[in-house]
Amino acid sequence: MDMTSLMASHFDDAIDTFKTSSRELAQPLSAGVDLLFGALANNGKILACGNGGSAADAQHFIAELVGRFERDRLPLAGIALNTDTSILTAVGNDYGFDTVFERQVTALGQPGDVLVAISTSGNSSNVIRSIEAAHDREMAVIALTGKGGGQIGELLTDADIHLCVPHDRTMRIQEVHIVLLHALCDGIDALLLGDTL
Ligand SMILES: O=C(CO)[C@@H](O)[C@H](O)[C@H](O)[C@H](O)COP(=O)(O)O
Ligand SMILES: [Zn+2]
Repeated sequence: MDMTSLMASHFDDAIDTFKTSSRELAQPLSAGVDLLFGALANNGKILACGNGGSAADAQHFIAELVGRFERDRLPLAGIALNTDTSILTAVGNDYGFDTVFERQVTALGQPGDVLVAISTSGNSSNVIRSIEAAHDREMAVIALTGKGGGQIGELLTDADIHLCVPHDRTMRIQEVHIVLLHALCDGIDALLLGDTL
């Protein structure tokens, strides 16, 4: 394949992936908006975590809750668990990198809070352990995954929401994840402010 065709194929594959994701994920995404809005309306908070590109997605999402998305509104309670280098290095150094999110969920999580757990493979052990800690804290989980959901898919309960992108390449899954996170922000704003921009 020549380079121009390779570049064009990314757009084609992304379009196909967005279309299948829309068919499969619009309904659970809508349930995710209700779950997040309900938690926030009851003085709960949102915790989010992920590794690498998913760490960037988690902090991007939380910034749009605490700051704003597209319209002015009250600040919403959220914490990204992958942003504090002192916590990440201390907990990683003292207890192991697998525990860096779990320990923060245990420290900060309260019943009624929601964990947004992001892993394209569904197999990152620190994200898996954050979900187990959330369940121990009586928190529901919204898991953003791909590749069939991996071990995270098997861990989720009926109280949780699984947004599993139907693709096997990390980059494509991440591209849909950011749409999912923006859609969640837009849904929350629609419930808070009405659905017109
Ligand atoms: O952004 C990318 C690849 O697009 C990478 O940084 C990627 O996020 C990292 O390899 C992560 O460690 C992958 O973890 P996960 O999505 O499988 O949980
Ligand atoms: Zn990436």
